[in-house]
Amino acid sequence: MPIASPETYAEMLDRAKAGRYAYPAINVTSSQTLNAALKGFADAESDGIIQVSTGGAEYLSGPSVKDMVTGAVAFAAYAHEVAKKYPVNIALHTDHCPQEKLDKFVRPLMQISKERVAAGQEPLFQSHMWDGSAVPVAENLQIAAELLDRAAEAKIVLEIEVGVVGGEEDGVENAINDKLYTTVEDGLAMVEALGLGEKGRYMAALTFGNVHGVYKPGNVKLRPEILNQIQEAVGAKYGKEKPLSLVFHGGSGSLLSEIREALDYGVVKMNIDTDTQYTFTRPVADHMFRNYDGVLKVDGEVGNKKQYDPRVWGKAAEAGMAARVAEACEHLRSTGTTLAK
Ligand SMILES: O=C(CO)COP(=O)(O)O
Ligand SMILES: O=C[C@H](O)COP(=O)(O)O
Ligand SMILES: [Zn+2]
Ligand SMILES: [Zn+2]
Repeated sequence: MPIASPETYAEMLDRAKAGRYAYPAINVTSSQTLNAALKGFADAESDGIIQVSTGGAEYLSGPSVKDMVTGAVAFAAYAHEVAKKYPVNIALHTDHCPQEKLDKFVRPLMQISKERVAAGQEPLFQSHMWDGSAVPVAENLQIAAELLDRAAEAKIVLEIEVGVVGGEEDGVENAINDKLYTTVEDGLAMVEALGLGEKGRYMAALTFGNVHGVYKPGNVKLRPEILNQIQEAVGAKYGKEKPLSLVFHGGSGSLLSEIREALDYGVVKMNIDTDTQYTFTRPVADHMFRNYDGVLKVDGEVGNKKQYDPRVWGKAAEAGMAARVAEACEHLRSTGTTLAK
């Protein structure tokens, strides 16, 4: 299928909310990880979201170029082409963008989509994230309101973050503490500033103890009931049931029970990076350890081209990651739900 149109993406998100399921949003950093994610979604007969972080976009542009917009545009061009060969809908998204990177990442990318839409084409990306969690809430929401206008013009969905996601983000470590839980008050302020869809469509990463990365049991305390409290408070004030579309960050390593509870409270997108990174790399490590003599030129030998060809270990890596993506669809109940059937 072609990359999801704004209408298809809107329908994907609406159906997920109504059906209490969510889409895995898989971080990718290369054509290999993109192809693995596509295969995982297709195997699960699930539509899905594939995203790049600022660091991922920079990496995609090449080691001496290091330009986030170049990398994101190149990734999107490649994805728009290869996605046509899979029988599911895929939306492209950009992950956490802090204030100091807005002018170097999200704003220029939105401008490209605005020009495409003005020329009768579809936007390049279907959604972008503004992560204002490092600035005071009032300023976060003021910037969000401005970006929501621009996003709506370009037929793009905006994702925002209210509250803080712990763990590593963009190389910066956020402590695991009380700030990881969005308050009802901040949820209400968000709706005051951004409305409930009439100013443009947005998704909210309200935080309930989410942490990037995988930790030993007991270190992360997720409290999905916070999402329910905010949905109820906003719902009571505006007379709507479950009015918000929510995003679950730090999906890796979460318990199935926590994931399922969050789905009941309106999560429609769950980000997964660390677990898919591991399932990509694990088979490569296995290949290298098993084929030590082939991948290295040991003791003056010539190695084995069939074992060090990047396609050989690349296929194993892609299979490992695709299986984890399909498993995420099961966890999020999106298996078999593709609108493309
Ligand atoms: O939230 C994420 C990306 O924004 C992914 O988090 P994990 O790496 O914990 O899966
Ligand atoms: O921010 C969280 C994502 O896991 C992205 O990670 P990254 O910045 O290392 O690409
Ligand atoms: Zn953040
Ligand atoms: Zn995140």
